[in-house]
Amino acid sequence: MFHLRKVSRDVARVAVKTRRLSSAPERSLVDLSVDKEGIAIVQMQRAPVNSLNIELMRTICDSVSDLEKDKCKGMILTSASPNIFSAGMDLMELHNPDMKRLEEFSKSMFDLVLKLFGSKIVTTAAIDGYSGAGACVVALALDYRSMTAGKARIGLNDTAVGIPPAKWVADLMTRTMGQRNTELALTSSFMFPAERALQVGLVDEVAKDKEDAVERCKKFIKLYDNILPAVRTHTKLSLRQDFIVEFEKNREQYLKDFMNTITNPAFQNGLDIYISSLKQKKVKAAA
Ligand SMILES: CC/C=C\CC/C=C/CC(=O)SCCNC(=O)CCNC(=O)[C@H](O)C(C)(C)COP(=O)(O)OP(=O)(O)OC[C@H]1O[C@@H](n2cnc3c(N)ncnc32)[C@H](O)[C@@H]1OP(=O)(O)O
Repeated sequence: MFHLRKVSRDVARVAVKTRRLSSAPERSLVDLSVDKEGIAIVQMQRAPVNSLNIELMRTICDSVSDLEKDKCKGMILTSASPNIFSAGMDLMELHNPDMKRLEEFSKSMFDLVLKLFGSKIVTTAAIDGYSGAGACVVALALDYRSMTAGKARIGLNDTAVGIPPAKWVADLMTRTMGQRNTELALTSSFMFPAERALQVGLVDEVAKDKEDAVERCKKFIKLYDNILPAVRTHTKLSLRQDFIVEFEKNREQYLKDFMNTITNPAFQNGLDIYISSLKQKKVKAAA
C-alpha cells in the first residue's frame, strides 16, 4: 500500500516535468508525454523515416534518463511516421563521414544501446512499420516489443548494407531469439513480418494497428504494478550485467572496428550504390 501511494505522487511530478520537456526546442526530435499512470510515450518524429543521427539518438537517451530520474513506471518507444518505426542508422552519417563526427556518432550509438538495455524503468516498443538494422537493435535493447501485422518488417539487414554485424549486435539478438535463428537472420539480412518475428521471438506480440500495439505495451508495463520497482530493476540488471560488463570492457575496440568498417573504401563504394538505389526507387515510383 505504501508503495502504491509513493508511485502516484511520483506520477504527478512526472506529468509536470514532461509537459515542460516536450515543449523544449531540443526535444523536438521526439514527442514525450506521460499519462496519469506514469507511463511515458516517447514518439520519434524525425521525418521522413526516423533515421538515427547523433541528435535523435542523444534525444532518446536523454529522454530515458529524465524518465528514470522522475521514477516513471515505464516507457513506450514509438514513431510519428506512418508505416515506419525507423530506417535504422542515418546513412548520411556514414557516407563520406567527417572523422570527428563519425566518432561522436559511434559514441552516441553505444550510449543509446547501453542506456536502453540497462534502463531502470520498464522499456517497450510499439512497432508500427519498417524497423531495419539500427532500429531493430534499438528494439532488441528494450524489455518488450509489440508489432503491427501487415506491411511492417523488422530485422537486422546490416549485411545487405555491407556492415558485418558487430559481436555485441549478434549477442543482443542471440539473447532474444537464440543462436540458430540469429545466425539465419544475420547472414541473410531477412526482414521479418510480424507473425514470423513472433515465431522466432524477435517480437513478443502481434498487434492489429498502432493503437493496439501501444495498448499491449501499456498492459506489459502494468504487469509490474505489484512488484517493487527496485527489486524488478535489480533482477533485470543482474541478468543483463554480463552483456553490459563485456560491452564496457570492449568499448574501445568496438569503436575502432566500427570506424574501420565505415571508412573502408569498399564500404563507401557499396554505400554510394545503396543510397543511389534508394533515390532511384523514388524516381521510378514517381514515373
Ligand atoms: C543504435 C544503433 C545500433 C546499432 C547499429 C547496428 C547497425 C546498423 C546499420 C544500419 O542501421 S544501416 C541503415 C539500414 N537501413 C536501411 O537499409 C533502410 C533503407 N531505407 C529503406 O529501405 C526505405 O527508405 C524505407 C523502407 C525505410 C522507407 O521507404 P519509403 O517509405 O518508400 O521512403 P523512401 O525510400 O523514399 O525514403 C524517404 C527518404 O528517406 C531517405 N532514407 C531512407 N532510409 C534512410 C536511412 N537509413 N538514412 C538516411 N536516409 C534514409 C531516402 O533516401 C529518402 O530520401 P530522399 O532525399 O530521396 O527523400
